[in-house]
Amino acid sequence: MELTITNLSKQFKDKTAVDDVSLSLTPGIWGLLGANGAGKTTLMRMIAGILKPTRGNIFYDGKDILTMGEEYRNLFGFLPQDFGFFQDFTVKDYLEYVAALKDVPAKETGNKIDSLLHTLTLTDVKNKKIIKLSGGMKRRVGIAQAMLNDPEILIMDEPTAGLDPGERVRFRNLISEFSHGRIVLISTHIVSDIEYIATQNAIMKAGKILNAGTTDQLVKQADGKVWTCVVPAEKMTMYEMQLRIINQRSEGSNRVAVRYLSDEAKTSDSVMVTPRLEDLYLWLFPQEEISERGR
Ligand SMILES: Nc1ncnc2c1ncn2[C@@H]1O[C@H](COP(=O)(O)OP(=O)(O)OP(=O)(O)O)[C@@H](O)[C@H]1O
Repeated sequence: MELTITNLSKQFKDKTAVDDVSLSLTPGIWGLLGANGAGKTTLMRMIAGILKPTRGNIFYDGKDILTMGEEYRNLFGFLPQDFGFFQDFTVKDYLEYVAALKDVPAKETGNKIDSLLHTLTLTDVKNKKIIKLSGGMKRRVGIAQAMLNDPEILIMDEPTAGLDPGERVRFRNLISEFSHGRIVLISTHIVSDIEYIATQNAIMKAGKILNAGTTDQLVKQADGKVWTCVVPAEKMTMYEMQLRIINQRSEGSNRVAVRYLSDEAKTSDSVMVTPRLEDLYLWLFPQEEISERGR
């Protein structure tokens, strides 16, 4: 199974949101990383077949998805970023409704819904109206509806937005288990949400895919640029101004362990360390550092 994207572009008046993207998606979990406005949502909506490209094509095993109609929709699950719920439906009624739309066989619907509600810890609220749910719960109902038809291709736009740390871990486990033999594409600007589950990543900037590959392949670009050192706490203000700090942790005794990005060592005790995906991301998107550190 393969989704082949060739020379795909989307133009909104004078804005090129997606700019000549070519990418081959094979089974596994794909992380689509990029800053706000990079074009992730636009690319995903085109892959979902709900937005027509200005130029280029998307092929599912050689067939243009725009010619596949219902056949494509039936093998597809999509969690949009802005989810238009039927707020007056209960969770269970809503999922039953989606299951019917997606042609899930009636005799499988009950079990399928119960199992997703259980995995996504929504069983207790299944008879509640969606309008009464928290943001994180609504997101999980969104995840459930995207997975209801056991899609071969699952596209999720910022699925972890609004989830608490425990829910994030459960989401990662659920997706890892689900992904065997399927294409799962997850967009996020929170690198840690996909760092350990993505088999491949595509990094998007200004409408283009800058790079695609396994985490190991990608992080090589930040080789030699990530350092750690320990500095006196009273000098942290100075270091914060001088260094591109990725994170800092108090070591006690007024000392702070610092991880930073630089072409060369900036303190005499700095040790070069193996880069992680988050390091590479911050290297490529320096403007994200403040918001990432502020999380
Ligand atoms: N319908 C539209 N009309 C005009 N411009 C649009 C439209 N949709 C998106 N854009 C613009 O295209 C660019 C890419 O937007 P897109 O939502 O795809 O990015 P993104 O990477 O998903 O960002 P975010 O993480 O903030 O959702 C942005 O500059 C956005 O303002």
